[in-house]
Amino acid sequence: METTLPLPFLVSVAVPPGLNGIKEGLNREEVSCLGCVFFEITPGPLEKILRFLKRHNTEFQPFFDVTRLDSKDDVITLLDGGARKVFVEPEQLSEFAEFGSRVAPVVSGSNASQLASATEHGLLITDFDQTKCEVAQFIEEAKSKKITPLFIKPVAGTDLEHFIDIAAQCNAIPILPSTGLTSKEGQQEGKLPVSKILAKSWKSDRQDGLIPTVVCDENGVALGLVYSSEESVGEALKTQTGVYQSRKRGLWYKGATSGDTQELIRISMDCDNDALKFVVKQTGRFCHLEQSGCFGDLKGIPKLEQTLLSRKQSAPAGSYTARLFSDEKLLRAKIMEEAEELCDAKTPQDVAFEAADLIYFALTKAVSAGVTLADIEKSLDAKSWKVKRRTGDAKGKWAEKEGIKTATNGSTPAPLTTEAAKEPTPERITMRRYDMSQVGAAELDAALKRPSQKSSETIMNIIKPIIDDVRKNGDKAVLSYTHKFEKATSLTSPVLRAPFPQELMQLPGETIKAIDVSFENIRKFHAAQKEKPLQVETMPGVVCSRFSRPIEAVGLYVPGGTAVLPSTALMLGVPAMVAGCHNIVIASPPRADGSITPEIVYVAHKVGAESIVLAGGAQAVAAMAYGTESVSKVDKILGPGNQFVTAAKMYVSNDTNAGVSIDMPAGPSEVLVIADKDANPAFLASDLLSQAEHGVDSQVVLIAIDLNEDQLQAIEDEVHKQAMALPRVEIVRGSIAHSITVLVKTVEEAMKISNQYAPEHLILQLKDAEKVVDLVMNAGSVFIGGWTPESVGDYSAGVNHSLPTYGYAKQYSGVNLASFVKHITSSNLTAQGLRNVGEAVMQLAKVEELEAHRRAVEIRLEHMNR
Ligand SMILES: NC(=O)c1ccc[n+]([C@@H]2O[C@H](COP(=O)([O-])OP(=O)(O)OC[C@H]3O[C@@H](n4cnc5c(N)ncnc54)[C@H](O)[C@@H]3O)[C@@H](O)[C@H]2O)c1
Ligand SMILES: N[C@H](CO)Cc1c[nH]c[nH+]1
Ligand SMILES: [Zn+2]
Repeated sequence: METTLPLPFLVSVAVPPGLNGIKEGLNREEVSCLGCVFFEITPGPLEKILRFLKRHNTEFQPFFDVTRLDSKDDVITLLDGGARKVFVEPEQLSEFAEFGSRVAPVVSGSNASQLASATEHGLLITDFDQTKCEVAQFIEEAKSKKITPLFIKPVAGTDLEHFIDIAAQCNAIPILPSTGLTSKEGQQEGKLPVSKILAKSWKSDRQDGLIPTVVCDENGVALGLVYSSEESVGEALKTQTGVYQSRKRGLWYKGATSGDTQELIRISMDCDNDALKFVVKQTGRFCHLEQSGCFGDLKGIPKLEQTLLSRKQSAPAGSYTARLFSDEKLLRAKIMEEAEELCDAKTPQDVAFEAADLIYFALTKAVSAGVTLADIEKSLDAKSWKVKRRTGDAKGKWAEKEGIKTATNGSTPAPLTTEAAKEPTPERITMRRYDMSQVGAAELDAALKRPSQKSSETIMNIIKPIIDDVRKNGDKAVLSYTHKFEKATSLTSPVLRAPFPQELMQLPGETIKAIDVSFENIRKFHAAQKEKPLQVETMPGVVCSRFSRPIEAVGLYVPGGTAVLPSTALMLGVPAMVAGCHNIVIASPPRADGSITPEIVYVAHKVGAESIVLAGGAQAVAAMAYGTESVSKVDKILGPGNQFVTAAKMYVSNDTNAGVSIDMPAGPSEVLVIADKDANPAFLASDLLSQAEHGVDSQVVLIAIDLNEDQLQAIEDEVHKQAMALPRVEIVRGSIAHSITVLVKTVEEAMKISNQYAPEHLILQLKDAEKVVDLVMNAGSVFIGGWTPESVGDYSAGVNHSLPTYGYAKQYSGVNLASFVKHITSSNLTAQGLRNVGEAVMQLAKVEELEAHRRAVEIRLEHMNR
């Protein structure tokens, strides 16, 4: 695969991580407008570079000098990450023969004889020093050898303008240091404006020297033809907008009067340097007539995208597309239905018809998620550069459905991909085994460590500015984060107030029934937790009491990132209602179309919530902790969430200005299952997987008591088989990767490990499960016996599923009625009571030298004796 450079030169920058921080020269946006970057890699871990490539690979084409890397694998990793071309030492070239023209040699110095090292893949000459070399001879030699592409990179301090001339004479592509360039014409001395390099490179056949410029939208659809000058290109780069040269009116800032402005995405030049192309993001239309571009209106897929975007902004009443945007399940069903119809289509007409339908629904999904057609094309392009090929096997359940063999059972070679968490591989999904008769406690501890979380410092650095922003800018800040994280750009208010409109809680009868049944069970169990006021006469005439009062305003966080969890709304809302909390505020991230899941609205309605905050993450926590123009401030925030939510809760609870408390640290779900030989392998596997499917950061543990190899094998087979049939198989694969099976001999041994681990959920699938409960010291919630799957606790049994994770079950309880009340104590003494206890009080006050305390008793006793 050969690359065509978008411009007749390449910009070189520091290693990628430095790119974001370039202070001088071109910044990232400007570099990306030019389409190519040349990186010299210094040895060190590649992760940063790969992360950078992943983020920006679709913005520009990366070229790398990898001569300083020692590992062939690293070079392949870069190629797989999207490097268009890498330059290696000439003697290494044969090692990379399979990658064709994407690997070319480098020679150093300006000695023309080194041109002999050229290959058909091109050549890079570094440290090209025009003062030392015989430039004329070099030019002749280069021309005669017809090496293309020939890249030349100057030594430091070279006069760039002169260097560009030399490159042009020998048809070489100059690699120019970004620090020597500027897009801000006339503003930075000693730097060469990019517009000047371009103007030097283009060949205009017009008397006025202007260059024809084709303007295209992001999908490559031509919008019109205009002209550019060195000045207009300079302005375009400086302002990152569409600026051209009108033949009659001089500089033309597109949209300055009409409002139909353009964001500049990319500038490129055609193959013989006599036309420019501007790729822009067009607002409104390009043409002065009632059509999107000068060649007419959009057609086909770009037109469909335009229609979908406008429906997303405002749809006419009864619009089917609008219905799809607001009903995730309907859209999902339609995509599946159309995919099947396409598979079944036979004639070319039917295939075209069904493919069109599928594209319509697929693009609706994309637009609803804030993804553009250009994003999809970029993703396609990026994939085409990968060198590690996937097997292309169908996922487990699809393969099984169609009776397809995978690479493991067929003869296709094993996949090279390393993206295990994303791409389904046919590898067996299994938990590592630890046999306690062979491993020590330290090794087990290490294996049972919860999946590493980002350091609290990193998370704090992310959430602190969000919290500060919400405190300062209220609703505006909350909305801006919702637009950013949830892509709900159409949302204009962060709050939905009760009474909630009926149309926002339209649900199928069976869902209403399920919520109602669960609601009632949770209500019963939590209502039974109400405590009677307590009264004790500690001494004659000394009466101590304790009574509870509801916390007035509570904020309930219902997660919505990886899965929507209306059940969490029940688990928090019902006890809040039972406790009598006056103000119940529910917060949950909205869907991309700005709406909230109808199940959550229905629960909010049932528990009498005053409002729903349509936000997630730290912004939702901050809004409830401090209050905003429209979000009510609360006294306590409860509910599970990801690391950002948990850190934000911790932060606001430590801020005395907020005056807010929290429940506990409830993070990624986890389960520990203890099983003996009576346990059913299929039941066990289903319980393990039900928590593994929550997220890749979930962990599940099986402690197997005295099982033989066949019994263990049967459980492992079930785990793999059931996992492969799950829609969230790739999440499961991620969580199972850090999950383990521990082999022990006795129940006591198993319970010791479990109490040390302090799991959020503990499942006892044992013969005498009930008896073993006595041995449980640390756990969030216990599920007893083979007929009690953990999921009954997640939804409907009545117990609460908002539980401490990460080992915090050692010191915290899960959410319960007490989480929503304060306990207040009172003392009530008679005169005799004070006589009885007074002496002790006065003596202790004396020890503490707090005389006023002592006198408060003494004065009363004196009064009695008068
Ligand atoms: N322990 C329990 O009782 C319990 C119960 C239910 C769910 N859970 C757990 O709760 C968690 C829910 O997490 P989730 O992610 O699905 O939903 P979430 O609602 O907790 O988090 C989503 C929010 O995270 C924020 N966010 C995401 N990326 C960010 C970034 N890079 N910077 C700043 N903010 C960012 C966004 O604001 C987004 O709205 C899961 O781990 C699940 O297992 C635990
Ligand atoms: N198991 C999760 C944490 O305890 C709760 C949950 C919600 N929905 C399904 N499961
Ligand atoms: Zn669950």
